[in-house]
Amino acid sequence: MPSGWPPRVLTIAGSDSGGGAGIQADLKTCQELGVFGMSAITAVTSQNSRGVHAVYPMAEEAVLSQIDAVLGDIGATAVKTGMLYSRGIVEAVAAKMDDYGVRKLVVDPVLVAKDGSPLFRRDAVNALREELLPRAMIVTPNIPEACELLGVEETAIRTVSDMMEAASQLLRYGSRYVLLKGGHLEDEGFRGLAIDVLIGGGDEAGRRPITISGPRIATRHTHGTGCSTAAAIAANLARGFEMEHAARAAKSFVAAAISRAVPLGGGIGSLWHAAHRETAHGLQ
Ligand SMILES: Nc1ncnc2c1ncn2[C@@H]1O[C@H](COP(=O)(O)OP(=O)(O)OP(=O)(O)O)[C@@H](O)[C@H]1O
Ligand SMILES: Cc1ncc(CO)c(N)n1
Repeated sequence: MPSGWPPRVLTIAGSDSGGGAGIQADLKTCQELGVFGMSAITAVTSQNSRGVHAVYPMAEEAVLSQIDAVLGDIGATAVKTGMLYSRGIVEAVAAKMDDYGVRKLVVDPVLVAKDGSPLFRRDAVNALREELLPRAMIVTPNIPEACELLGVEETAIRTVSDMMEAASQLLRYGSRYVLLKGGHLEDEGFRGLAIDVLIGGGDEAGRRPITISGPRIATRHTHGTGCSTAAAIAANLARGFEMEHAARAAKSFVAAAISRAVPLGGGIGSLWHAAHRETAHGLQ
């Protein structure tokens, strides 16, 4: 992995024509956090605030060729994966991570979009679990994705303590850390908060889950929160932050972006990634 300036992140993910999630969210996040963003596109989606109209997967060869072009020349300080779509793409990406000795790998196990449209073929879930998670420094599922990876009902995670249990079970698939995002949680005991659970690092005996929480912002415009969180973690790791710091800073960055989300389109609007600096400079 290269060192030196500027820190570089490669995102291997799908394109969201609406600009709120996927590659577009990742590159906006990298730019905002002072990191040089690069991309390998796995699928083109026709998507907007109302949902996903169509998915056009790229050939495996095209995905690999983009990764080779970037990692064989420019290099990446950290790599993030999002929508990988098919088993073939997951397996091919996993092998490339070995070829290039990628250590700071953030795996966002994107399975479905906010409107419920599938962004992953079912046969890819096993490959994700078996091939990619063992190579990941961190995996960042939301609650439905965690249930799918663990092979349990979607209703299995209902409380923060369920989240802690699930996060520690997910560690068994071999990633060094798990961040279980609680955007979808409706725990009566924690009304008004958006709580994530981070676990990992150190030796097995010393691993205890910690919560990373903030006020739950009352908005429906949350398109791209998950992608932006994982991209911000990758950017922060590329900047040299250790994991807990990277995850906490990502949470604040995304919270600011949700608080200024743009209600564009007739459905779920997208985050405003510049919000963190506008807040810092007192702009409204
Ligand atoms: N209304 C909200 N207010 C504050 N933080 C939120 C809110 N909704 C989600 N978050 C935070 O945003 C991050 C992403 O969480 P979430 O569980 O929504 O991801 P996701 O479902 O993968 O997102 P998406 O699939 O839309 O990209 C987490 O840190 C979560 O705590
Ligand atoms: C391309 C793409 N990746 C990820 C998500 C998940 O938010 C989405 N909606 N679209």
